Amino acid sequence: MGIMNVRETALELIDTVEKSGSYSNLMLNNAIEKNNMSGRDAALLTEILYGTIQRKLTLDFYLAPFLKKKPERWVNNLLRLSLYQMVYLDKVPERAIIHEAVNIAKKRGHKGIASMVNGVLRSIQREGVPDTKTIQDDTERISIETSHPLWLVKRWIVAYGAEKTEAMCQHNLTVPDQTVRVNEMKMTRHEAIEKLQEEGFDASPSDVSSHAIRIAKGNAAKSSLYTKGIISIQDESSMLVAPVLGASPGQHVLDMCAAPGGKTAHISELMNNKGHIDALDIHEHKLKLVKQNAERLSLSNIHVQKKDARQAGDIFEKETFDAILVDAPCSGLGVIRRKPDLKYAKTEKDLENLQTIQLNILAAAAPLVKENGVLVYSTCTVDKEENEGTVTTFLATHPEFQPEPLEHISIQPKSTMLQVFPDDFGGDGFFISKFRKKAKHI
Ligand SMILES: C[S@@+](CC[C@H](N)C(=O)[O-])C[C@H]1O[C@@H](n2cnc3c(N)ncnc32)[C@H](O)[C@@H]1O
Repeated sequence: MGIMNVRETALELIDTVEKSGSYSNLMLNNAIEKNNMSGRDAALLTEILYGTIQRKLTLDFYLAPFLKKKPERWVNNLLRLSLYQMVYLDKVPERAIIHEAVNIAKKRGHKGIASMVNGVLRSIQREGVPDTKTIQDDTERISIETSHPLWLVKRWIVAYGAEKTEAMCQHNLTVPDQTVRVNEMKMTRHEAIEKLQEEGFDASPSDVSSHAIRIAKGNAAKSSLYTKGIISIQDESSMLVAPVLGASPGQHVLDMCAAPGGKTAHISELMNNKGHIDALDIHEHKLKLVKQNAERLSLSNIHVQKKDARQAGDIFEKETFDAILVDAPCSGLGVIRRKPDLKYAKTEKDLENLQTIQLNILAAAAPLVKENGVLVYSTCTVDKEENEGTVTTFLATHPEFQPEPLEHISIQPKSTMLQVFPDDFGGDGFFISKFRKKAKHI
């Protein structure tokens, strides 16, 4: 595929993301497969697609003084992706970027559009982009410089302060390292690192989880260890959850929102594949992934069932489980680096709706926990109200539970709630809280 086609594909994808709200990561994988792209083309497409979406608000700020009126959507996106390359990529000369943008504009539109695109990009080339430091208001400046919606920056500043918010927003523009989890039933972490290094991966141990390996170069999904079910691709923050649950071999565990099964498999590995794990998810097609994962890792104690977790009481007796995990559907604001379109798609109203769903799932889980059993609530989001608010409301309405310190992890939170920020150690933003059901005679 020629370089021109990569940019046309990027434009098509960016346009569809904006029009339909589809997730860019899913569409990107499809486009790479459908067009049978080489590694180089796929890397450039990924860079342009993610980069342009990631920096959308900054690019719009840069473009604004050069536009007399807002162009139609695809033209606006063509300008954004061309400017992204001009400002952030140094691989391609600016005149080549402009030349290609003009050709795409001619092909998709007409001569008039091509001449407008040419005029705007050449003016920017001549005059340079405006300086974000001229923005007086700090909240607005952070929003524009880091391309996060103003409501979100405001909300994070109120919850976590301006300095933390800016650091987090800046970090959300970086590319995450890949981390993998070692199935230590099959191989030690030390041996796995050696094997990965032999296969050419830049692999090193993580300080965050004793099961984790950081991969600085290469895609470990292509390693022999992955095929043999010795490693799984999982973010380091996600790897903190299963140890907190503290399930031991032989216990009966329920994973209420299990797909695609990363944490279910981790729990099973920590239980030495003994005992019984029931894994629920509301989506049948996603449960296939849980099954595939379990098979690849040779884990036979995972039993999947399609079920809305809010109705789990229909299929399980009260006080059945030693431990229950609610890895809840959430706003996902901790994974903006991986899903850049998410920050523009979410609204404050969404956060409220998600909290209601989470509280309903927790309420359904509560009666199913045995006396002295544990309930862990986790999300991959950074939002005080959604996370801490859910915990506070749950505990206020379920006095039979008490908060429990988080053990078996390297990070010691100040309270019983752990909020991991994406800039803390480079893992996803994550939240974990653990509750224990009181014994009745107390
Ligand atoms: C954060 S993801 C879980 C990730 C999973 N625990 C892992 O580690 O791979 C949340 C999951 O909840 C599922 N879900 C959403 N609403 C649900 C509900 N009412 N009952 C059960 N599952 C639900 C979604 O389909 C999604 O797979």
